[in-house]
Amino acid sequence: MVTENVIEVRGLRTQFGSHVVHDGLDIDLRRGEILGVVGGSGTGKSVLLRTIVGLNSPAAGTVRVLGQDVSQLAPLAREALERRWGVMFQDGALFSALTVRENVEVPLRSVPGLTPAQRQSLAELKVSMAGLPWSANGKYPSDLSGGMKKRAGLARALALDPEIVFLDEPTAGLDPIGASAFDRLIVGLRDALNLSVFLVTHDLDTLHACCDRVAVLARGRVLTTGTMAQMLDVDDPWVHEYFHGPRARAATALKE
Ligand SMILES: Nc1ncnc2c1ncn2[C@@H]1O[C@H](COP(=O)(O)OP(=O)(O)OP(=O)(O)O)[C@@H](O)[C@H]1O
Repeated sequence: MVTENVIEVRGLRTQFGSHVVHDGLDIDLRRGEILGVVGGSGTGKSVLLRTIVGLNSPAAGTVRVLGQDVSQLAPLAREALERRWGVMFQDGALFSALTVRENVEVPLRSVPGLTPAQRQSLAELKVSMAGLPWSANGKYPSDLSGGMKKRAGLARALALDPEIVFLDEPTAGLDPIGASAFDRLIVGLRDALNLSVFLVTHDLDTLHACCDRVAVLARGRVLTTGTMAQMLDVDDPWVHEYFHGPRARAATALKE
């Protein structure tokens, strides 16, 4: 069976002034998979996510999403491509002056021909798909718990029925029960909607619960990619410590 890559990054170089974050980085996301992107703090996981969705310009290399080179697209083609992915930023990045439903309606405003009532119904559907109660629709971000904010951010990422969803540390700051509910939600949505998921995380439980493959960032590139089982055999001190350390053992025990 041929595996289709929905994201292909080749030879990526990213830098801020003289600070080189990525140098010769390659990474693929396959259609339908959940790829966990891990690495020490500051290794450039969030910058990679932002670069793939076009919020950072790479110094060199190519980023192809759904077969198209992101940097070569004319504005209209670019907007059309952007409608095929959704991004959930770490803090939810919600507009504080808008209710949850209005936040989810924002991307829907770009869809021609939708009446306000249709937009509202679609937004309410996404809010419920993200596991929020009906009452959350009318709440403002300041009235939400951290977990609810993340679900609202996820609802907005799902607004346009994307093929790819980017999640930046979706379980950071959640209590363990909330985090594992979020893990189940991610897998359930992937299965139901055939999403491809690019998931930046530090959470070993999430890697076990959700990810088909893991990509480890270190020293400016992807050091290794594989299943969780394959990670256990990687002969690199950081990777070994990460996947064999006490937290990893606890996560493995929990999974078993
Ligand atoms: N806009 C920017 N201008 C300058 N430097 C930046 C900018 N954005 C990120 N960086 C730097 O790029 C490096 C990678 O940052 P990034 O946020 O991607 O790390 P990360 O791997 O996601 O870390 P963490 O796990 O702690 O969230 C850091 O050294 C950061 O300071």
